[in-house]
Amino acid sequence: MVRFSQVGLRYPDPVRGAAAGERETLRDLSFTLPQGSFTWLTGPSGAGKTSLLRMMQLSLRPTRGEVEVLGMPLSRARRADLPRLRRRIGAVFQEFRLLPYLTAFDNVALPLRLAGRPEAGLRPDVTEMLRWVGLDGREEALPPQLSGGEQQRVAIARAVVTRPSLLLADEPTGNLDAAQARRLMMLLEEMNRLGATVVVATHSRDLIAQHPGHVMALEGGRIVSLDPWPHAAEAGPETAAALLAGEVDDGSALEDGSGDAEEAPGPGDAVEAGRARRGVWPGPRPPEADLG
Ligand SMILES: Nc1ncnc2c1ncn2[C@@H]1O[C@H](COP(=O)(O)OP(=O)(O)OP(=O)(O)O)[C@@H](O)[C@H]1O
Repeated sequence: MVRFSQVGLRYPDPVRGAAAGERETLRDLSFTLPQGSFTWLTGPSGAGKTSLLRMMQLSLRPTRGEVEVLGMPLSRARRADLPRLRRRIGAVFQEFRLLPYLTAFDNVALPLRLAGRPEAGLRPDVTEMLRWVGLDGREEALPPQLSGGEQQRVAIARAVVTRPSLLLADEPTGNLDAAQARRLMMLLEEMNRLGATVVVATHSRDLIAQHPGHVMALEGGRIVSLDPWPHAAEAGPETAAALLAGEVDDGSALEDGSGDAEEAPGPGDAVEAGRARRGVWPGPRPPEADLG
């Protein structure tokens, strides 16, 4: 779940610092995205889409108001809480931030290694994920040896391989051809059906028309329209099943201090097993090790 209450964001002036009187980039943002929801974020260039995604990713703090991500109000988060919270967020931004001296395989494996996944267990997941984004055979390539679209697909694989609870994507189809874009959308929708909250920023009306979802439109840093949300349990039987299985985070896990409770295997695994039988990538299994 992502909740913004009266949020404003003002970038510091590079010369004068956080000068009073500077215009806010984001203003008066108040909304709730239920866990398991899919939201298109749209609006003209400069409207603030990337800035909003960066706040959801916890890389930008609001100047005012409250941001709550995956059950954690940031005003109450301790510094030590943030790395664990960030590990539950997958993000693909327009600059891919791949490590140029690591192979495609190692870039995708990195978040699993950081989370303490044993080496023996991660290879099949990373290989499968690279196959899913059409990069089988390119595992050993370094980012500078890959095209822009291939690098974007490595970044997508890296964002998704941990099966994050919150998945953020900024123009994720920008460098992809039509077939790859369709495959990526299948992947995002699949992650969403498995319980992730997904937010995708795009200028593409075609993309939104082909994959109807809830739309948040920004203009000049304000929300100019936001579709109302159905209750999470009405979002679909599989989302509801995942909710009941505790696979989907309702925010309580972090609040009561049992931060990794949602990682425990449960009846939701049956949903995933069904997907695996149908050839749908179900994501790696939850890590055995505690992420904290
Ligand atoms: N680091 C920064 N420092 C100062 N201003 C910034 C910074 N990043 C973005 N801005 C400003 O914030 C505003 C919103 O930018 P943002 O990138 O969030 O918009 P956007 O809707 O994602 O645009 P686009 O569709 O072109 O990617 C712009 O006016 C931009 O100049």
